[in-house]
Amino acid sequence: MSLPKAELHLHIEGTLEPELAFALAARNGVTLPYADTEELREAYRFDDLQTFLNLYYELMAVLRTEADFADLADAYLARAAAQGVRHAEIFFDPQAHIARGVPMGTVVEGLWRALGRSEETHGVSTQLIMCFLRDESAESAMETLEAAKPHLDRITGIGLDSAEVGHPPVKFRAVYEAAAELGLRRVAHAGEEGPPAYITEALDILGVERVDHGLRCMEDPGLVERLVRERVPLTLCPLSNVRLRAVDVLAEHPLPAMMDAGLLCTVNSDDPAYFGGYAGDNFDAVREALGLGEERLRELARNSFEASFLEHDEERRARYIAEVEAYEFP
Ligand SMILES: Nc1ncnc2[nH]cnc12
Ligand SMILES: [Zn+2]
Repeated sequence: MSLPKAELHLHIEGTLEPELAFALAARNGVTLPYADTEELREAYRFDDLQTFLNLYYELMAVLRTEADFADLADAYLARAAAQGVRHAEIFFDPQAHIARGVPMGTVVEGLWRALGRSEETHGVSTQLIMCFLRDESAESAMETLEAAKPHLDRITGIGLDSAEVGHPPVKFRAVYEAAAELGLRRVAHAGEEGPPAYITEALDILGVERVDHGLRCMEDPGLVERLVRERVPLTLCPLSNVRLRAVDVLAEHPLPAMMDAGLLCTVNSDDPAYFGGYAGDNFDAVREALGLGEERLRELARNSFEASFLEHDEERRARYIAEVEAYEFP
């Protein structure tokens, strides 16, 4: 669906399609433990977040040079633009690259080669959000923030991702405080597999402005009331939730109940190469499986711009929202 929208929950490493993975492997002399793209796609059967993450980190081995990161981002932006994405706030996982000997500068400058010209090439405005891996130590997160300091003109904010359960937000209090002092915006994954209490911690201890996923807030009516009252955006990822078994089938996704409750919901793709769809595909899927009407879809698109970090450019935000209002559904 080409309804104009902002994508606010997208891991750039999760846009690595099998074809590009093999092309980059050949370019860099990396051997993948799969015979071909078909055999690789066969491996995309996940039981939970961890089984997905194992493959996600394994395939990153093909990303080595600035050109690799630029090609990855260009491929995503082209696909996103074709599905109506006008603005993208893009996550990346520097620790997963630094651990393999790929420096922060290679990752950020490589991505920026594509992002810096994205408005001209794809008609998509962009921002970068650097995520810390929550299953790594708090010290490692702080070192990563330090390594990012020469590149902060390229980075809008910080996030928190990877294996959630057992790694509560409080573990990252110090690095979020340090990032806030540097003027960085703050988001965090919470309530994907972890309990509602992690959402509360992310708000109260990390000071996040948006919650990534936040699905499990629905188990705590008091928390839902608070999220509604404070208009905290949730970046939901419906196809991801099905693939990672957070919900059994899309028809049972709580998105309609969340919207009925007054939550500020957005729909995003998370790791589209792995979960079977980009942003527009996620909109198509919820329309189909949940019977969302045009007004609900328009509300989701409007929400995405409201929840974006575009305050510095209200004129642009107003223009994007006007495009949502004028959109004619096929
Ligand atoms: N959905 C997700 N949850 C946590 N970490 C991730 N890293 C990439 N995708 C993720
Ligand atoms: Zn995610």
